[in-house]
Amino acid sequence: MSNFNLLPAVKIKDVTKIYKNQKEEEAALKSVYLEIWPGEFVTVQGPSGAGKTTLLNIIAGFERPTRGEVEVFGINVSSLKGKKLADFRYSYIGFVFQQFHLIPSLTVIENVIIPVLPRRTEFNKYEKARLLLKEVGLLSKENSLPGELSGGEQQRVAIARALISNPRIILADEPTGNLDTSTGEKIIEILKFINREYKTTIIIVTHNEEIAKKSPTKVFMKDGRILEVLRNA
Ligand SMILES: Nc1ncnc2c1ncn2[C@@H]1O[C@H](COP(=O)(O)OP(=O)(O)OP(=O)(O)O)[C@@H](O)[C@H]1O
Repeated sequence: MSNFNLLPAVKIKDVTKIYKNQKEEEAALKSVYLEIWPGEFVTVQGPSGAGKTTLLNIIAGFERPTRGEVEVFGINVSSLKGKKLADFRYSYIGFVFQQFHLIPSLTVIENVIIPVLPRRTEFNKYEKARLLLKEVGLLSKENSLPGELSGGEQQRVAIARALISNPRIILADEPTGNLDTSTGEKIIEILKFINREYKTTIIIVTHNEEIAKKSPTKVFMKDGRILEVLRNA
């Protein structure tokens, strides 16, 4: 039997991240410990410069910790390089950015299949993309270009793109930061639906108090440290 579900989705052990800016050294994370369990829905809050983005980047393997270890479902992310790192990210991580980052010259459906294009998949890429576009309510726009969509619609395309490889974790860095309140709420509803439906672990960095208030797990950061983790009983 697999012990997949017994492993934390994310285990951060004594992680310090130091950036060297010319002569100065800046510790973006200072001896951070954190465990997130499979299927958790987590928000990360804290003032600007608290280290929230750095935390997500380290989980995704975009950045390496200066000290300490990051495990994702038991995989030591900081030890991976090159193809192994790319394969890890493909299988485990979907990333949603504040600025959507869609390719303007490609249609909606083409943007969604980009991550799986160079890969052999057991599913039909276009069928899967259509299913995901249906789930985010955008099937009717599959042949539109991103520039023809509203901000909220573009973020929904970005969510479908993040989901196409069936990742175990979605990391979202201020996914509603560029959207008005009600559009932002819809994006969060979609992420909650994905969390319920597929048991995908979701970690969202947000400045939005309303979103964080309703989150079952809340992580509070300040000055590169985790101040508190609150889990609803
Ligand atoms: N690539 C980098 N090079 C140098 N310093 C960096 C880099 N990325 C982040 N930092 C520094 O690390 C600290 C933490 O940054 P980070 O972006 O993680 O904070 P944040 O909590 O996400 O802030 P915000 O809410 O403003 O996005 C900041 O002081 C920042 O200046």
